[in-house]
Amino acid sequence: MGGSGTTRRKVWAGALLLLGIFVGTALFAVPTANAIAPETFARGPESKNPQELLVLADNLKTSEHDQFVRLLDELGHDTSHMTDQQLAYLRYLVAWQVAYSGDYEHAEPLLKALMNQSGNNDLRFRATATLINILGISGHYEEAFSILNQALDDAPQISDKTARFQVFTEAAQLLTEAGQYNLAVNYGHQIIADFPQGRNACAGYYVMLHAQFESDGLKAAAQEFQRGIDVCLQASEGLIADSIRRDVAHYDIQNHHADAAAALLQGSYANVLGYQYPDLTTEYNALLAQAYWDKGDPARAEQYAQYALKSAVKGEFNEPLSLTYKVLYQIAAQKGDLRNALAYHEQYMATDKRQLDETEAKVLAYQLVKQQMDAKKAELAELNKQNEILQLQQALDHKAVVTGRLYIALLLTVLASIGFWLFRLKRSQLRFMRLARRDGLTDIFNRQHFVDEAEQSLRYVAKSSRNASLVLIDLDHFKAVNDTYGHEVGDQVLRRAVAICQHYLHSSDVFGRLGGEEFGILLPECDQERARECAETLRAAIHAEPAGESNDIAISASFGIASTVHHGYELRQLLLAADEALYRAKRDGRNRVVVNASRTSDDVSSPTEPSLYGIRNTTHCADPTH
Ligand SMILES: Nc1nc2c(ncn2[C@@H]2O[C@H](COP(=O)(O)OP(=O)(O)OP(=O)(O)O)[C@@H](O)[C@H]2O)c(=O)[nH]1
Repeated sequence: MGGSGTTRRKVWAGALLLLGIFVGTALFAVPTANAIAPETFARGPESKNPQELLVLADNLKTSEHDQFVRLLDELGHDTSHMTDQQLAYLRYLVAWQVAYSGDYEHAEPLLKALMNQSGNNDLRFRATATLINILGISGHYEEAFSILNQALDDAPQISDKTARFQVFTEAAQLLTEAGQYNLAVNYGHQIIADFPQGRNACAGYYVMLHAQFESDGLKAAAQEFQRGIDVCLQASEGLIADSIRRDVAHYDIQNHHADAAAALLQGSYANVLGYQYPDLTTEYNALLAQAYWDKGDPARAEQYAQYALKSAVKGEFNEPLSLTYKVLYQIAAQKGDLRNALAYHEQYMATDKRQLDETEAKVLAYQLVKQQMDAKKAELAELNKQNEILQLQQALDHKAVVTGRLYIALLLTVLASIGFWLFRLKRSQLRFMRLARRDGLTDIFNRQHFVDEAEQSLRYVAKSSRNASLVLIDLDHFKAVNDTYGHEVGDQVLRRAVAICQHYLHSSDVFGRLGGEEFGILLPECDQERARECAETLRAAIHAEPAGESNDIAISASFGIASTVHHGYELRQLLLAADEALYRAKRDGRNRVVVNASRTSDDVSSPTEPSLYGIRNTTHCADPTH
């Protein structure tokens, strides 16, 4: 046959099922056919583990097809001992056999059921691969490409190299059918990379070399074809090796080496018949017919052409059939048998057209599915982008919330620090204020603060014209205490005297140390008499409680009183008047209370003399028990 452009676009579709036959061997991790001794089968299947027999059958599918069919029969007789998975395995092998026999119509639902129902992923994948295969053969290209694309998408997630192998072989096969030779060659290379030797390597070589043959004649070097054949023979895959030989012979015919082609085909012919594989048998017959025609042996050419018509699967319109009709037409024409020549020519043209249509349909289906997939991928990419944007937006929002919270936390920390700092500032201010206002020894008001507080108090009582009295206190002979007992004891005496006074005073009374052993008390809302009573109480209390560590130091104090009723609300005036009274108390013998009532008359009371008012030792200050 010639290498015209039209012929070039045709594909030897018979190779399709070859892949379906081949893929997925030894998927289950159990001994392979080679590992199981021949006597295993010789002893009879009934004595074997069903799993072993299933794997044995699986591995004998192509190499020992008759044994495989017998084993399937035996296994099918009694399935009562099989697990669900083993039953599914058996169903797969049966479906495969149905497909192998060319009954694609029945094989398809069996495989689809396995794809949808099997709990075993590997088996599902195998069923998918075989289904793709027969969908391609039976002309359902769009569905085949669609399922293939899905399987190719899933393939990277499949770690099992054997399972991947299934998909890649189907991919290479279908892509060759659709004219995507480079892609097909790539998948072939991937298979060989995964499996440099053995049955899978054989399939890898086959799909790669077949794609190269279909694309460009024999682009690959002759050694590569020989290598493929050798690998297949080493793996006991004669059928695949002979399929590669078919391509080599086909190439020889195209390049006018009919003798070499016939010799090559004849060398394998007996084996090919033994495979009982209609497509390959038809291909061999058709190529032999062409080779003998080219060699000038029309009788043998006609003989093989007739064989080809017989072996061809009914209803298929493939290139070998087209080639066969062409040879028959040429033979009839040479014989002058114009009627037959015309009939064969019509058949040739019809088959050729159908073949071309099929090829076009595959190319179109591939393009269609590719476009659909591209559109779906673009849609997915768009969705993913949107999703990414959404996630970024959410991450951004989350970041903003976190940042906001951080700012708030920072702000609160700053505010808390400022608050704490202000609090400490205020506290130290208060401490300094207190230090500035208090007398260090007795902790009562110092002179300056006493003056401020007393003036304020006087202003207050002056507003309502109420009375207030100022009492000055001076400890008697305090120098003698210091001189006799020491300065420290003197300090104790001072503190003791202050404590006694505080004991009797109100919180509203202003009490301060005016200097040395002199103290002042402003009694607001207290008239002269009540002030005297209060002073008397204090005098008596101081005198009654000896001081010192052993309470053996007798103390006394002198008191001078001036009241607003006689001296007005000026503190300075009151101080002068009270001081005058105090001076008189000292002069008159100390340990006494003197009231400066100079506007009327001075009024003095002492422990020895009753006061003018006859009141003595009467407490008019606060009741210390309250
Ligand atoms: N221990 C002590 N003594 C002080 C303090 N301030 C002043 N003095 C002493 O108080 C004494 C006051 O003595 P004077 O002014 O002579 O008065 P006095 O001895 O009390 O005599 P009269 O007031 O006349 O009864 C002095 O010896 C001061 O040194 C002080 O804070 N602590």
